[in-house]
Amino acid sequence: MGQKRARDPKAQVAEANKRKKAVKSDASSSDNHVSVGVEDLNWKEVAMPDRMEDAEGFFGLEEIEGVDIIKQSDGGVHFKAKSGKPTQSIIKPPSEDDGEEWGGFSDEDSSKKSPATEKTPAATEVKEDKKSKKDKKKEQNKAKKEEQKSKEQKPKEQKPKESKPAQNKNIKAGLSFAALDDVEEDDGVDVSAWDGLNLSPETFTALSKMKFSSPSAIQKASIPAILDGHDVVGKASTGSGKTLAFGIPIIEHYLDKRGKQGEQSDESEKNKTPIALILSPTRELAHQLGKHIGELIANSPDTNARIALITGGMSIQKQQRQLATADIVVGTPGRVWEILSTGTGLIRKMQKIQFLVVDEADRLLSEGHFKEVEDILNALDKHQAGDIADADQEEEEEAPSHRQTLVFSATFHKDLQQKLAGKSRWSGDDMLDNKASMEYLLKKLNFREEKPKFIDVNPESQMAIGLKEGIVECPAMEKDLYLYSVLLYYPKNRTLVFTNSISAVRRITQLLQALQLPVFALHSNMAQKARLRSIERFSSPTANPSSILVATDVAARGLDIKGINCVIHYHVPRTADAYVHRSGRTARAGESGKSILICAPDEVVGVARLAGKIHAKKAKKADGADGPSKKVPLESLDIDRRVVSRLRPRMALAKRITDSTIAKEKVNTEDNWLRAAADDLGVEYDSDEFDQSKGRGRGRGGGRERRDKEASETSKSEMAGLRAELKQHLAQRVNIGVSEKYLTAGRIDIDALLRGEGNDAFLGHLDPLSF
Ligand SMILES: Nc1ncnc2c1ncn2[C@@H]1O[C@H](COP(=O)(O)OP(=O)(O)OP(=O)(O)O)[C@@H](O)[C@H]1O
Repeated sequence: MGQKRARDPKAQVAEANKRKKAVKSDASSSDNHVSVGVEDLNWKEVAMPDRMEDAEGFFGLEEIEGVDIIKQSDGGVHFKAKSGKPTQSIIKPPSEDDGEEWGGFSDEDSSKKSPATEKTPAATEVKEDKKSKKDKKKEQNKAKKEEQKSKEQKPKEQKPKESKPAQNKNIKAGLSFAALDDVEEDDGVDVSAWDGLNLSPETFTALSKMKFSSPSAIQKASIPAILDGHDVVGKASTGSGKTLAFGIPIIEHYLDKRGKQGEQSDESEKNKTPIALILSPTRELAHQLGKHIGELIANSPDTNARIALITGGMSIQKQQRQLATADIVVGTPGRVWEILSTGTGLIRKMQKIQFLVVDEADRLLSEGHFKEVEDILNALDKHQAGDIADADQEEEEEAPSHRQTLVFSATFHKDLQQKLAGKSRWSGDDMLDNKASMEYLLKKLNFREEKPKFIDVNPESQMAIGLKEGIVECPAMEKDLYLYSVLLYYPKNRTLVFTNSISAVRRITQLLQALQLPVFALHSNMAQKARLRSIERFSSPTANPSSILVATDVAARGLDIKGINCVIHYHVPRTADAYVHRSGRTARAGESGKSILICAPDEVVGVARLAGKIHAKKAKKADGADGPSKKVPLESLDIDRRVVSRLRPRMALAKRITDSTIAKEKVNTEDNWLRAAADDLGVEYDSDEFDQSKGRGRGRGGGRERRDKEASETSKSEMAGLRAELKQHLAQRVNIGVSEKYLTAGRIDIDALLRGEGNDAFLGHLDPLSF
């Protein structure tokens, strides 16, 4: 038993509510209860996932077994001990060794950060008996249908049946007992569309609670193939549910194994082996995978699979301990290899896994990432020799692996990783060429089957179906102005803006802040807590619906934030796969979304290459022959030049304010650094002298430095004046055509104007971008 990670608060509350109801009825009838004081209880500390340790005001959890909470009529509570095994958790102050923190988002696994999700027992390795597994599934499905039928007949009587063993229930920080009264139980949705995938009743319940009424295409195609024991290479667009395409079969395997072995004793618990190793290229993705599969487990009755997150940031010893009792290991290659190679007996354990999952495979198997993946694969494969250190047993090395290899991504082709800029020529291959992708994978991975099943549910395009792609062309020096214009065109859109550099993220964030837009920044140089805060503020359901997150490609893969309507590429991405993944942050799970490239003249070549790579198939189809592929243009968005020119004055002011602020920061940082260096050397620091010796303001590059210096010297009162002027501009709606003449000519719907309809930023009719 132990805590559930990242549980849906609503479901948690509903479950807590259920438990509370059960407690109430128990309390009235039970005579095996004994009233006890809160301090008399045998509280046990629960290991916290790092994400939660970062939550402000949430310090830790303790749990207790065999106790029910009885609510009294005066609103107070007391506790009753009984022979069952319920668990209750409370908030406790931080302890000294609570200091480990999650490292936040990064492109690379620097093996420095991490958390861990813990759940309850499983068992030791058992080989699959597919036939009996199928028979069992059929029986379970039959039972499930009968169960659903009787549920329809007597919905109310059915409620207690779904209650999970109380051992896995945690109450989230800030949730008062009074709050439990107000929350109604959530009954889930009809999941009959999953029939035929041969799933357990537990998984049906979980899917129903998660409100996943039907499988996505990749889930429908992959789950049966994986359950049948095949190696699978799965390709599906971003946001199409690939995580559960492999997550569900892993949990099914866990349930099957547990069904055969029953609950484990503490001793066998210690000796158990994980069933799956899931490798992810980034810490952020690993966390998300753990969270998503953790939700499936949390919603699945009596399912206590433990997930160990091995991504750095926690002590190696602690992770080794977590690995010892894990059912599912999710990690980044660097830290996983570090732990496996330095642990004792861990490689042997991992050699027994049933599933190796390589998520975002194109990235993981690309240069620069592959070394550690290769080390892990070699170590896992050596297992066939019985002992990885024993090189004499070569015969056994030939033995076929029992392990299934599952490989998933939205993009597989190597060409996608080529730089779009520069002279390197694209080979001309269609990036969706399955044969080339498969050959590449077969070279890198040791599949158990000669031919793994290649499941490509988006052969035409790897872009999400609901995604519209547009391009806004503008002068190189006016990108900021066009970005601002696009943002104003789409006021109530949650927007993710991608740039190619950290300094651009900083500058654009400040610029948009000056323009009073709700904007947050995300890049890998930010402190971990600030990164988390940005994500949380941007993604919170209560956040401003016009929230903007400005990010580097650190957010390109994996971020699954509900409600992102628009992705803007302020800089054209360096590679086509980055474009696919950046754009994939919107239009997820069947939703619609927009991806807009802001393109300066010097970026046109890169965009043309990009369009050619991304839409090669479509272009060929449009040609209707095998002839040379036409480039399919992205839809060109025509922004009204009047709008742009009327926004120019406020943008000019915002830029002056931002440039001054940044220049001041830069000078301060430089000054502080020099002052500290001078201190260390025991000399006096004189900034003017330093400027002269450095030749500031003269020669090559001097222009920029001079501008910086001038900007940094904008006085406080000048800044205040600029701010006041900008404030005045921002307080007025931009007039794009309301004049006396227009009004009298009846061209304006005055009533609509007075009702505040249309785009709030503009006064007058704004032609939408038809996009
Ligand atoms: N069957 C389903 N029905 C509805 N929503 C689903 C279903 N399966 C998964 N989802 C939701 O779809 C979203 C995207 O899922 P997931 O993150 O697995 O996508 P992905 O294909 O791995 O995307 P990416 O390639 O960007 O990493 C998640 O929010 C998930 O909760």
